[in-house]
Amino acid sequence: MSRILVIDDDIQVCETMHSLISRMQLTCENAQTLTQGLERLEAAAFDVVFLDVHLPDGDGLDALPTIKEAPSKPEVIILTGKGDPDGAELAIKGGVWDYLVKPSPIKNIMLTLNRVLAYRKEKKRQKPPMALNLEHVIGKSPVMRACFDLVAQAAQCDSNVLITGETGTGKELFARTIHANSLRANGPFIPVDCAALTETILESILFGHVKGAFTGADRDRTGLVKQADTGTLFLDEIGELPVSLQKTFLRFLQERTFRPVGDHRETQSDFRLIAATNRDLETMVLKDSFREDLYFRLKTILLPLPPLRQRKQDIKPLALYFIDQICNIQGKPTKGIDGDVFAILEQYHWRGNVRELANTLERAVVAAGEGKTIFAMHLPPDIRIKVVKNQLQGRSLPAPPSPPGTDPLPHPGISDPCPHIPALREFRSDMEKRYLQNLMQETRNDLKKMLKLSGLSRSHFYALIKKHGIDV
Ligand SMILES: Nc1ncnc2c1ncn2[C@@H]1O[C@H](COP(=O)(O)OP(=O)(O)OP(=O)(O)O)[C@@H](O)[C@H]1O
Repeated sequence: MSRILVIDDDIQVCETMHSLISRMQLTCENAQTLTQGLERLEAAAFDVVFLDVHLPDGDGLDALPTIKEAPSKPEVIILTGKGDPDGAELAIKGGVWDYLVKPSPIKNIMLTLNRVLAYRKEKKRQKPPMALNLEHVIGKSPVMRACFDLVAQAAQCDSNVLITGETGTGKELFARTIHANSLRANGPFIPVDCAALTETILESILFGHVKGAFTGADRDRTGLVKQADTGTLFLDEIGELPVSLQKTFLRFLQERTFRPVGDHRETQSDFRLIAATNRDLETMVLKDSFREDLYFRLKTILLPLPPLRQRKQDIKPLALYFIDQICNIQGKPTKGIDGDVFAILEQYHWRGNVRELANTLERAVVAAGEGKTIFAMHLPPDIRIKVVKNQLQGRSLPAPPSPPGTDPLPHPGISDPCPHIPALREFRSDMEKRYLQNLMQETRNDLKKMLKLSGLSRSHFYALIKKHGIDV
């Protein structure tokens, strides 16, 4: 029998839900706080969680990744008294099944619950997700794991994929990973830099030309589109494509046929399309600088890669991976990293994302010379200065109330000369992590003391440790 958990501090809501769910012949349990809810999820398996947002001991949306990662991997339905569009957007991006606002008609709740249970049943029957080959792709944060799920989906079909994300977030790496895990893995992977294409060279680069087509065409040349036959065509920086060229793209993407310059015959190419951009194509469509029909054609599967500053859990594994790789390439034994280095890396803003992190660590390895350990001193001074400045700026900001037994907390994640204010959610999450780190340091990892000082239950404590990727 399916089991449902309702996490809501309103006893009346809990009772109504309990009676409704029991009448549907399902098992229902209630929890009035987040802590209780997380404990229940650790102790037993649930199929669905109805989650309130404003709970006495925290924000339900903040706990969403932990709840979804609970052993039974439940589906989550938000049931909130104060619906707000931003919260709904965040929740849906976080993978919730539905976002309901109280009071919600009983009929709606039953319908949603029946649908989600049917979906879960079907999901259980489906074959397990394919085992991805993620060689050279590092990431263990919940957001990255969600990206890997999309990679698996994309690898199992032949649909067009649009990868978005800031520079250096790994768009090309993910495009290559999709290709390497797809049925076309034995075919070629052909990247096209759309930013370098102009009207004069577009056709000849993409479609090729025949001998004598224009001055200097002294032999036939196969274009990139034909080279991608049986493999993947990767259109990088698609947002840079001039509007005047977008129509040509749309045509050959729709028909997969084209005519080499100077040739009167149409040719075909059987390729899978992956495109990438760091531009906001939706806004460009609104401003008429990107064709809507092309945008829709590209984004059959949309894979948005989050910036590094939003997945700090990945910084440590990435740093260890890069240090290992760099030392290997330089023929040196691998170096250790001092704990202080991670603290700095986690507070930096990483505008250049993973690429900037890798470059920074390469500089640090060089600076460390023959030493066995990389210390904070070996990081580039500009990075250390920015982090220290931001900590000082953070102190002059109205300080959030310090949890007992912790130092005044720095303002995290800022590295601009002009102060950057992170999203409240990001700020809170940083505070929570710093709090746990201080707690562990102060109590020398004495679990009893930590639980007593923090007032956390054992399971909530472990859930938070897991959420922030802290090693105990
Ligand atoms: N998750 C990851 N694990 C390991 N390496 C990564 C990861 N993400 C990115 N990298 C590395 O970071 C560098 C930049 O990645 P990539 O070129 O794919 O980024 P991009 O988003 O395509 O950048 P741009 O928009 O500037 O073209 C590469 O060396 C890539 O291997």
